[in-house]
Amino acid sequence: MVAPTYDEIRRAPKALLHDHLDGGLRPATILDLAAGIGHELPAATPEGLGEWFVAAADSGSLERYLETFAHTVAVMQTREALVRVARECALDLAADGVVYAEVRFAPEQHLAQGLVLTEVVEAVLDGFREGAAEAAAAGTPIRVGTLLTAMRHAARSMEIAELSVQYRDAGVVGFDIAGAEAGYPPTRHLDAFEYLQRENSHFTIHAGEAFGLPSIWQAIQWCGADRLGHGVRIVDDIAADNSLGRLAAYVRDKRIPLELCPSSNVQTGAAASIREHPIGLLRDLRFRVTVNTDNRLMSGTSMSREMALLVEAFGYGWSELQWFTVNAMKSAFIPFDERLALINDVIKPAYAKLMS
Ligand SMILES: O=c1[nH]cnc2c1ncn2[C@H]1C[C@H](O)[C@@H](CO)O1
Ligand SMILES: [Zn+2]
Repeated sequence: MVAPTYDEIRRAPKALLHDHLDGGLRPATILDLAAGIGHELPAATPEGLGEWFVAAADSGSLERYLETFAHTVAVMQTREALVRVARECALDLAADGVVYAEVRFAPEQHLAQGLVLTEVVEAVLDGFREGAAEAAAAGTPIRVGTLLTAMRHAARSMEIAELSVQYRDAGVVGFDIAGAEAGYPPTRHLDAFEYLQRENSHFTIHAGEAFGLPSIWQAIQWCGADRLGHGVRIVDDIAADNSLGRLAAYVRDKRIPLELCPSSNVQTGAAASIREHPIGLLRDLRFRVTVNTDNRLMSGTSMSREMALLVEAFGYGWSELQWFTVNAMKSAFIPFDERLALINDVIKPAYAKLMS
């Protein structure tokens, strides 16, 4: 078997479920926006700034990794900036061969210069719409769904959950909580999750990244999460002989999607290296594994690069890359018929060609 090359992977259709809008800005855009508002940055060139983000995020701790977002959030405080960043995000993902993406951000972090929550959401939705239209015209169509995130240390989750329901027919496809995990269990936001369940809405929860099984257990059994953001620490419930504990068995039996983010996990210390990343084991055991970028800026990565790293580390070929892609598409928060159409009309024919 000849290993898929980076260029071939880039052209193959990919689906991405876990990508942060404020973790994926172009360095040149940050410089541009920062100059306009007098925000001081740690580097003066796009290359230097890109390198700074990767190095600063390479900290071994989620808390320090998250500190780097101060610079991206600072330049995303006006309608123009939000539209621009969202538009460029859709274009960059489409150029990388991503045909379906769920991109998340926390509206409550974009109110510092007077925008209100609805204005923030509408700016981002408009930006995605513009970017997707341009990408389609350029021959690289992409469907972008938005997830609204509430910050787990804050107390606005109910408000953000309501916002996600309010905009669910306008491009918002789900809800999430993010931020430092240790000390902020998902059950702090139980009212928001219960509300979303009553509203028949979808949500994922960052869990099992910087904290282990109790966080995953709460996310699923108390909060009712449809998917796990990361969830990588589910391996703590798998014995050396590969026998599954009750929680791991539940996650696998119920086909609960794991939004794994290899490079991000290495940077925050959730995995020692790509080669030692639990994605290899979890795939072998046939958990519902998906591959994701988390924060393209902080990891200096892309969807194609994450897949290429896995090809290199685990010897994966097209059949595994197709499996990850179909897993992601099956786990998406858009309606079933739309997921099926992307799988049958876009993903499978392309991989069939690559495998022939
Ligand atoms: O991997 C992550 N874990 C927890 N929180 C995260 C991660 N990546 C980004 N965030 C936070 C920082 C962002 O400002 C926020 C919304 O996108 O979500
Ligand atoms: Zn994340």
